[in-house]
Amino acid sequence: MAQSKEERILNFVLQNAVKGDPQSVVDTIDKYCSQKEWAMNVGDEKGLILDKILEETKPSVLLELGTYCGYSAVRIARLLKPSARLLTIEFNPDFAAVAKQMIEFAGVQDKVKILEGPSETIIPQLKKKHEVDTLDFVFLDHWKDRYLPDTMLLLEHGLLRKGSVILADNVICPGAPEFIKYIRNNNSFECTNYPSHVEYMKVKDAMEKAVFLG
Ligand SMILES: O=C(NCCCOCn1ccc2cnccc21)c1cc(-c2ccc(F)cc2)cc(O)c1O
Ligand SMILES: [Mg+2]
Repeated sequence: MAQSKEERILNFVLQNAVKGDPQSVVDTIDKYCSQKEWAMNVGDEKGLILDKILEETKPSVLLELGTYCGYSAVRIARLLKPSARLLTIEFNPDFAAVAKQMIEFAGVQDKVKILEGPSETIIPQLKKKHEVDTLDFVFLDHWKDRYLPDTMLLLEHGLLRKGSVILADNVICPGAPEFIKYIRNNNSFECTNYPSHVEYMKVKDAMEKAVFLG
């Protein structure tokens, strides 16, 4: 069978990055995707914004929607304290399989758990099945038209607490207009926009941070 782009990215990492070194895995994916094949990782420019917000927030319990190849899971996990945990949801089984290997190669598997399936099914299970109380940090990077319904789902299931941080990728390109309209007009959220560019491109993009005020 011909290799998928995601398998080519993984193999480039396995052959060129340093096993157990998450920074080298992140750098190697960025090298491949900027020089050989574009892929929808959050990338190095928006990745630095993600890093800064993580360092300010110091979260212990995190949720990511949209694992893809595991780039942001590795990027996030490399900054977490030993006791912190990242749950990441991926609905494409082929992507989940690549991400699992990427996360294990980077050596962050003790901090990261991949949950396979649609977010609308998994979010309601987080408290009882995955022993979550509330989430300190949520990274939205999946279908852009799911950002708003899944934020509502998080609220409905009592998964956010005063100070929970939601960070959304791609609020300009591809865009998440309904999410932005809702979250900026909801007094229970304090929003900040971070202008940037689409990963590995000159096209304008942005990330949006929304802090839940309780
Ligand atoms: O589409 C994107 N991401 C989403 C993937 C599917 O996610 C599906 N998915 C993953 C878990 C999950 C759980 N439940 C339901 C769906 C669920 C995405 C797209 C672009 C992009 C920018 C410019 C272009 F010209 C073309 C594409 C950039 C990005 O950074 C992105 O993140
Ligand atoms: Mg994205």
